[in-house]
Amino acid sequence: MKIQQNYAVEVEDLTVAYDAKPVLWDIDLKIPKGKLMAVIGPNGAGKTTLIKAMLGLLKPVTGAVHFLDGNGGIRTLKNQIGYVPQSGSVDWDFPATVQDVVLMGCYGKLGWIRRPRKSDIELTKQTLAKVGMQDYASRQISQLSGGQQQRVFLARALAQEAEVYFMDEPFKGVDAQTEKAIVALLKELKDQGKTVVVVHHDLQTVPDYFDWVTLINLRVVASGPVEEVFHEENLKKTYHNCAALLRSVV
Ligand SMILES: Nc1ncnc2c1ncn2[C@@H]1O[C@H](COP(=O)(O)OP(=O)(O)OP(=O)(O)O)[C@@H](O)[C@H]1O
Repeated sequence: MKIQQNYAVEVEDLTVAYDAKPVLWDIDLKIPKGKLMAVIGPNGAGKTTLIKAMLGLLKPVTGAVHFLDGNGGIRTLKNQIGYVPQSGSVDWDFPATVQDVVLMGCYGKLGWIRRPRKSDIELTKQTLAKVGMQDYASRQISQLSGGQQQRVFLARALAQEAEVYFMDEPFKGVDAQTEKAIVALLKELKDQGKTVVVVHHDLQTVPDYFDWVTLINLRVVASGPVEEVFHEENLKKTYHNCAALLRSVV
């Protein structure tokens, strides 16, 4: 298949299963470069599974994922792909400071055996300041609150200076001020031409935060510019069993 130009991610005919039971069917998606895209859908719709499959963390039954105009898959382009996993899915018990965790974001560029340079330490400081965590650099990550851990993971992804970011519910468990700060960061990434794919639950904020949206419920219901595809009919198709949730937005 010919890869179209100017796509950050292209997903082609992707089917993903757990224990032989498919949970995502025939996913075809094209995410243009420079978009801030929300992935929305009800609980169990397959949002996290989609992100993990795009990142190569889950092996699909069928299909393929191409990055950056077909210039490679996740293995060859991994330094250009950043990932902020769901905060609850990370084991924070390993002994590392906040600075160590953010420096890991630089290791893709550095290689594991190289010592961090002054510029990496500086970048670490800058990204920690961006997420308001500069005063916690020497704190053990296990001694942070859930929202603070989330911000550190975001800083780590920023330090990677990737082209495409995947974030799984970055607003989960953070206060209103932190949410505002994260939204500002996402917009800054977009202004730099980066592409950001965000699993998101709050339907009301979709038009404010994002310019592109994919609605899924085991299959793709719609994907495109927010002003074109984020409407009542598509929301009803996506959330057909969630009347209460729908009433809050349509
Ligand atoms: N490791 C696993 N083994 C078996 N089934 C799984 C596994 N992980 C997820 N599933 C199932 O796959 C489906 C999709 O799960 P997924 O976590 O991708 O949904 P989601 O849209 O991210 O949900 P939520 O909004 O609740 O986070 C669900 O039915 C879930 O129970």
